[in-house]
Amino acid sequence: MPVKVENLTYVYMPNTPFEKKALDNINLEIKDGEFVGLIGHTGSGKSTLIQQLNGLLKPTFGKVYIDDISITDKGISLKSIRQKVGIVFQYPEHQLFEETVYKDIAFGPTNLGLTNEEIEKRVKRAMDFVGLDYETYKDRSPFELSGGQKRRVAIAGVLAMEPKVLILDEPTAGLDPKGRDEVLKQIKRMHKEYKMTIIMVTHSMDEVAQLADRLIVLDKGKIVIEGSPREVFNQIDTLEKIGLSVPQVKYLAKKLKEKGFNINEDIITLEEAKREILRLFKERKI
Ligand SMILES: Nc1ncnc2c1ncn2[C@@H]1O[C@H](COP(=O)(O)OP(=O)(O)OP(=O)(O)O)[C@@H](O)[C@H]1O
Repeated sequence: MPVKVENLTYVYMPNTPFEKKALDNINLEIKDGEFVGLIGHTGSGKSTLIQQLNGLLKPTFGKVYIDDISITDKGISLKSIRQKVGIVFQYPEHQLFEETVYKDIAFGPTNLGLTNEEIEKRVKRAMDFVGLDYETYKDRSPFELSGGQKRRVAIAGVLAMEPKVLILDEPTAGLDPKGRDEVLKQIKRMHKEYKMTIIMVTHSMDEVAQLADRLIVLDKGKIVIEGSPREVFNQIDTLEKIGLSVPQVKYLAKKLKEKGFNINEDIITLEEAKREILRLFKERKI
């Protein structure tokens, strides 16, 4: 099991007037190759949870296992855990600093002390993962790229560490629609073609509806709903109560149903909505 969390509780600034329980008895397991969407209102504990998964924060109670190893046990090197669990934080392009795309992506592997040959292999592979042509981009300055390209370079920098589990914290935040599509397309490809285990934190229900196998919904530090996107998005009332929404097409289906159309309300993606609406057209119901 790449990731397992047992009875995890985390308290910021314990025993002070600012004490805050950010995670409250979390239990979860993530399987090899799974794509998990982590959703929740601002302050629900998403960032706190992902920082526990590579030891940036340590549990107040409970355990985190990566590849069946309890990461807070004595003698466990956090460096080896951080190689297994790569986190792409929000706005990762702010941390680009080298003069070429190659050097930036090579930064992590270089620190691992790998040979130049191995580093080059990893940079090539990471650029392929994020859909950036090696020859075209390797000598370019990261600063002259578009927003979506910059972000893909930053993601490639984490991928070059060859993590087993990739965590993405709001990978499309602040990008224009084109940049967002580019980044999402490559994330989808990494999961489908390379069978990576991915955890994606997002505020976009439309994105996780398209990509995730399973959704975990956090509210006030607790897991309140868990299941396939279809199962989770059927609980509109519960989601709205905790300040979340469902994919836009679900609201459309609900409206059409109210107007008497025989539409399948289970749809969650634009593609499914298109199919349903075309079906209604063909049956001359619209
Ligand atoms: N360094 C800190 N010190 C004290 N409290 C904190 C700290 N970081 C976060 N918190 C609190 O812990 C709770 C969980 O925060 P967290 O950042 O994990 O939420 P989040 O779901 O990631 O939110 P967002 O969607 O805004 O990123 C919040 O109530 C937050 O105010």
